[in-house]
Formats: sequence, structure tokens, C-alpha cells
Amino acid sequence: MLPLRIVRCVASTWSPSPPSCSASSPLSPASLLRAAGASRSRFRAMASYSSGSGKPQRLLFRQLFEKESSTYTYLLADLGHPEKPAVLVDPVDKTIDRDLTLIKELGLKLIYAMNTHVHADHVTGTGIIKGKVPGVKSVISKTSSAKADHFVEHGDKICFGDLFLEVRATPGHTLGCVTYVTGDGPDQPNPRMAFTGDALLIRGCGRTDFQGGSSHQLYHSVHSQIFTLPKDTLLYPAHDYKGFSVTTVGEEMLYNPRLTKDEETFKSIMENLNLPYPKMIDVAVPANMACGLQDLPSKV
Ligand SMILES: N[C@@H](CCC(=O)N[C@@H](CSS)C(=O)NCC(=O)O)C(=O)O
Ligand SMILES: [Fe+2]
Repeated sequence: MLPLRIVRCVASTWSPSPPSCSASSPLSPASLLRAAGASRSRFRAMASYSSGSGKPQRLLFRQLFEKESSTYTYLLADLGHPEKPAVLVDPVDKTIDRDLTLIKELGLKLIYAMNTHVHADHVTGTGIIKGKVPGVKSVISKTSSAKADHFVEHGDKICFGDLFLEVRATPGHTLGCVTYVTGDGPDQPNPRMAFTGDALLIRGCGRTDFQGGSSHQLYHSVHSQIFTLPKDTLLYPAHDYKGFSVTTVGEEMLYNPRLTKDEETFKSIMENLNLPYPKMIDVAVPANMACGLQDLPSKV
């Protein structure tokens, strides 16, 4: 298990501008060779993913849904890179085969399987994916204290090709919650996109009554790390229970029924949610502390 401040960028030999993700250690000869061998296909690849607006669309983005736990999994890839490196955010054990089939069909190379936090309502797919796809690395925050290949901290960048996700610590739903935000820069997606896990849900937010939750922390996380993003930033949560799929910073700043309130009112709302514990909590939390790989307890 490697503690990393900056997660490694995948090699890119053909970028017109310097890669946004700076390398923190030498590339392996194998990845250099692969990138060099693929570099001549760049312009063919560019032509095949024009957005229609005249501007090449290098980010591939898919929102995927697991209906039993109402969980969203997100697939992102750099189509401008010859290897089409991809990341999966919050994969679920039950939908791994669907996700891996899609990744194969799209010709992507999955490099990171990441979690926004230790989920309490479903088992993560990250550990199982590692067993099925050699070379994939699991990622979670250091403060989660869970097992993974890479531990990220606030300010780290997770690079896939020349695109990257910035890590923002957003504790409060759990102690180790992070939000992954697409990069800021000319070659990065515009508008920005933020994968908020359970910190911010559409017109709601994650509960704060277990796993080191704190309504004080959550209030400050959302206000300082999410509501400070540009208003057109697209927000993608880990769950939705009402049929929504995406929101924006501007929308939530106006209409979120919990987080538009002052902190004292917010705390009172959170103390009175009266939600039953997630059905899978006793199975999911211990399993997810071990990347989803711990044997399921007999009390399932
Ligand atoms: N009924 C579901 C669990 C629902 C739940 O508690 N969701 C969590 C996110 S998963 S840890 C939450 O924070 N909800 C906030 C809300 O306002 O709904 C189950 O049994 O799995
Ligand atoms: Fe959660």
C-alpha cells in the first residue's frame, strides 16, 4: 500500500501543451513504450470524438446507476490519450460486470477504481475489480483508514491521461469523505464537475449520525469546498432517492433545503432526520474498510 501525495499521471507523448498533471516519479519503461507506440494514432483518435461544436471533446463521461442502493458510479476517461485511461468513481459490487463490459466495449484502459468514502449501504466494487483487471489501483482517502493501493489527501491530483481529478476533503457525512473535482485549466472539462459522494446530495446531503459524522463539519465542508466552486460546476452525488441525476453549485446554493440554512438550523435538521440505519451497514462498513474484499459475516 502506497501513501501518495500526487497520484501518478499516465504517460502522454503527444499532448499539444505540457501535460497538466506533473509526474512525481519516473515513468515505467513499459508505460513509456506503450504511449510512444500509440502516439501516431492521435489524430485519428481526435477526429473520432469531436463534440459537434467544433471543439474536441476529450473527456468521456458516463453516469451509471445501481438500483438496489440507488448508487451512482461514474466513469471518466481521457479520449485524447492513445491509451484512453479511465477511472471509476464509487463502483458497486453488484454492477461490476456491467461496468467492466462497458469499459471494454469503449476500448478504455481502467487505471483507478476509487471511492469517495467508506460506504455504509453497499459493498464497493473496487477490490473485486482489482482481481478482475490486472494493474487497476484502488484509491480512497487517507483519513478513511480503509485499505487501498493509494491514499489521497486534500489537494492531491489523480491523473488519467492529461485530465485529472482534484481531491477536496469534505468530511462530515463520514470522517474520510472526499469530493473529486475535475481539473481547472484550458485542457480540462468546462464546466467543472464535482463528484460529491454523500457530502452533498441533490437538494439534500449525507446523514451525519454514524461513521464519525458531524453536522458541524459537513456544513463547513460544503460551504468551503463545494459552494466555492464556480456556480456552473456540475455536481454528481453518490446517491439519489428522488429521480435526480445532476445539479449545479448555483442551484444547490439557492434551493438546497438543508444547506441554504444557517448552521444552527442545519444542525437541528440533521438531528431530526430520524432515518433508519442502512440495511447493509453491518456488512458494508467492515467489507469496505478492506476494499470490499472482507468475507461477508455470517449474519448477512
Ligand atoms: N435506505 C437506505 C439508506 C438510505 C441512507 O441512509 N442514505 C444515506 C447515504 S448511504 S450512507 C444518507 O446519507 N441519506 C441522507 C438522506 O437524507 O436520505 C438503505 O437502507 O440502504
Ligand atoms: Fe455514505
